[in-house]
Amino acid sequence: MNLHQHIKNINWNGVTECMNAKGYALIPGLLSSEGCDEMIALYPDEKNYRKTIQMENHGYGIGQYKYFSYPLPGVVQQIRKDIYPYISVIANHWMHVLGLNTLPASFNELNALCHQHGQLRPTPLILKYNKGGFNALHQDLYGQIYFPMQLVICLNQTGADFCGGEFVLVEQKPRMQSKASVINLNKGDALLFTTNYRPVKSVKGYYRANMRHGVIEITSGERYTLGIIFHDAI
Ligand SMILES: O=C(O)CCC(=O)C(=O)O
Ligand SMILES: [Fe+2]
Repeated sequence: MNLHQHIKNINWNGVTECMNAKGYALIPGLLSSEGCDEMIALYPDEKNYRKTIQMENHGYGIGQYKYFSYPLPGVVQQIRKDIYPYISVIANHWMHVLGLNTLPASFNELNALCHQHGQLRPTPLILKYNKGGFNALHQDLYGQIYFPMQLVICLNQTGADFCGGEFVLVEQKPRMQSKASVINLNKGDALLFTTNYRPVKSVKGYYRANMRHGVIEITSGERYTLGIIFHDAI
C-alpha cells in the first residue's frame, strides 16, 4: 500500500479521541522498516539540510539534529500535506473552544500563511542521539504562526538499535503539579502530540494545558527520529 492510502486508512476517529483526551496519539507503523532505513541513509548527506544543530552547544540536551532544506524529501512533504487535513479538524476544534483564530484547512494554505509572516524556512528535521544523549523538555515554536500539534517518527528499534531514549511529554495545568507521560516508540511508529497547549474542560469552560516534550537519556546504541513540524521558521 502506498503512503497516501496508508494515511487515509489511519483510524482518524481514534486519533482525534486520543488527542482530545490526552494531547497525544500513537500512530503505529506510519513508515515501513525500509522507509525508516531510507530516511536514516539521508542523514550524512549535507546537501539535504539547511542547518545542523549540536544540541549541547545550546543547552538543548546532548545530540545532533539537522533541518531539511526545501525541497523536502518526497516522504516528508507527503506526510506534511496528507496528514494535515485530518489534524487541522482537531486543531480547529481546539482553537474554537479556546476562542482563538481558525487555522487553514489545507497544508498549502498554512504554509502560505507562514510565508506571509516571514516564516520561510522548513522545520522538518532528523535527530540523532548516541549513548548518553537526551533532549531537554521544550516546545517547537518558530514565530507568530504555529500549528498546535506535530509528529515524531522513530526511525530505528528500541531494545535492538538503542536502549533508553523514551519520549516524554509533560503537561502543566494552571495551578497544578505537572503530569509526565513516557512513550516507547517502535521503529516506524509515529506519535502525534501537542506542540504548545491544548484545551482541557473544567466546570468554568476550557482552559489551556501547556505541554512540553523531550527524550530521556539513551543508555546504549544510536537513536534516530524524524520530526515533522507543520509551521515554518523565521
Ligand atoms: O527525538 C525525539 O523523539 C524528539 C524529537 C523532537 O523534539 C521533535 O521532533 O520535535
Ligand atoms: Fe521537539
